[in-house]
Amino acid sequence: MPSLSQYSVVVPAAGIGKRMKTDCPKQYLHIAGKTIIEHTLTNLLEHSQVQRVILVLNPNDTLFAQLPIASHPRIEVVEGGQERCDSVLAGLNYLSDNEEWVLVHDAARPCFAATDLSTLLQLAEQGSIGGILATPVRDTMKRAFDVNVNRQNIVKHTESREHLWHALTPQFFKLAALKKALNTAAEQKINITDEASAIELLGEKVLLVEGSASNIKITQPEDLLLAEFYLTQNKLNN
Ligand SMILES: Nc1ccn([C@@H]2O[C@H](COP(=O)(O)OP(=O)(O)OP(=O)(O)O)[C@@H](O)[C@H]2O)c(=O)n1
Ligand SMILES: C[C@](O)(CO)[C@H](O)COP(=O)(O)O
Repeated sequence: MPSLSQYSVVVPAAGIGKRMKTDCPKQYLHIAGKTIIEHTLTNLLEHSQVQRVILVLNPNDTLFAQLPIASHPRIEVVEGGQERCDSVLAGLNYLSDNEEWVLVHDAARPCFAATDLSTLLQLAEQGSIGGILATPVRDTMKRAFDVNVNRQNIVKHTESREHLWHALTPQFFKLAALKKALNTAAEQKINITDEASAIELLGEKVLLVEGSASNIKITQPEDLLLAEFYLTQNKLNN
């Protein structure tokens, strides 16, 4: 059996978690026995195809250094930027150009399944540009007229949910193409919220690989209990 390729993972973890409305950045909240960032990093580093993590932290982050995992030999820390895409690019720029592929995974997504990551790598590395984990939309989708006021809005129309997916992470792309795509988007002042949307700007076809809907991004307070449930279940199943 040929040995499986190993990859660097850029982990954007420089956010401040505004929507979580907590004193500390959400990645340092404790669920299922440790901080969210420790769950994410541990789960990544345990995967046989993860060689190292390039962890992108806020320049003002003083919390990570206090964690035992801060001394892990396969974690290297770089400073993040104003937006998530700036933080991702900072991580990419730390990598040497001889790395052909790169993974990007949100620190705020600790519940990803190792088997989903393996499937993404197996399918996407056969292609020319890469792909992402995603999960099909299950609800009827409404487009609102404007921004929400007091958690209320008015329906403008119903969007077709046919062929509509939630983009997740990890996302897996050719390093050179992703750097070019993010730099191009920045030059054109295009707001990029995931790596795939930058690659799409280059006219490339991004592979969608169905992953578990339990791979949630911890964003708002109600996500914490759900993530704790999934992490506990994952631990019981492994
Ligand atoms: N300038 C930024 C903004 C976000 N992130 C990271 O990108 C991931 C996804 O972003 P999000 O869920 O939006 O996190 P926050 O930006 O912290 O949340 P909020 O938008 O509520 O402030 C998170 O792991 C976050 O730490 C980052 O590295 N650099
Ligand atoms: C990258 C991502 O997790 C894919 O769904 C999402 O775009 C991150 O968005 P955020 O607003 O930066 O959390």
